Amino acid sequence: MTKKLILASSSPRRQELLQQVNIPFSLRKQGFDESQITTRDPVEKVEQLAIRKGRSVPFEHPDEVILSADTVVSFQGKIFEKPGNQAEAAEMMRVLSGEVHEVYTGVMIRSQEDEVVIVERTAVEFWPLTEEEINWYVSTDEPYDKAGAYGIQSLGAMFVKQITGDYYNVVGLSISRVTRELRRFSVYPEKG
Ligand SMILES: Cc1cn([C@H]2C[C@H](O)[C@@H](COP(=O)(O)OP(=O)(O)OP(=O)(O)O)O2)c(=O)[nH]c1=O
Repeated sequence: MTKKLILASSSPRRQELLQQVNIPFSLRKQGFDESQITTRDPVEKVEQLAIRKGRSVPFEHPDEVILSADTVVSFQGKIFEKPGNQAEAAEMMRVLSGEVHEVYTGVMIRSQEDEVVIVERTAVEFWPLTEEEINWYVSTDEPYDKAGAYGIQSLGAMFVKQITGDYYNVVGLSISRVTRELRRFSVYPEKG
């Protein structure tokens, strides 16, 4: 029997990626306070956050499958989440300029019978950025709801020299991997 996917994420990118591959879903808001997870290890961090976000959402029917996720940027032992203000966003861009950083997304998929947690890693290299570019970028709305203060899918594309790994993982959900896992939970793409 096909199960119903519940997306426990307010990220517009995750919603768009599921829509892109025709997987129907309903939204259910997750209510976990992210500041409670203090580990400095990026893999542990995204795993724990995906798990806590997922568990903060209750099942309402036995045929539901809940998907939750978390994305962070990691560079030289530091974790960059969403910047709190313009100065923080500019500082993140300065640190990432000309360097290779990692983007980790943790995903939890759970039904009442089973659960799985997956973590994907993508390496992203930035071109060296000028102060002018950084100041211009942080004056747009773009950095503030994104881990590492940039959106590879939007204006931030112009900073990216190359990536190694899944592009969609950087955007917030490794959609091919997730689609495969969801099949095991009896959640399938609809026909076009
Ligand atoms: C690096 C990068 C991140 N992001 C986004 C994906 C995530 O939405 C966001 C990281 O924040 P998250 O805390 O992972 O997600 P969220 O707060 O948007 O939503 P929720 O907690 O309800 O699931 O950064 C991009 O859109 N593009 C990028 O290039």
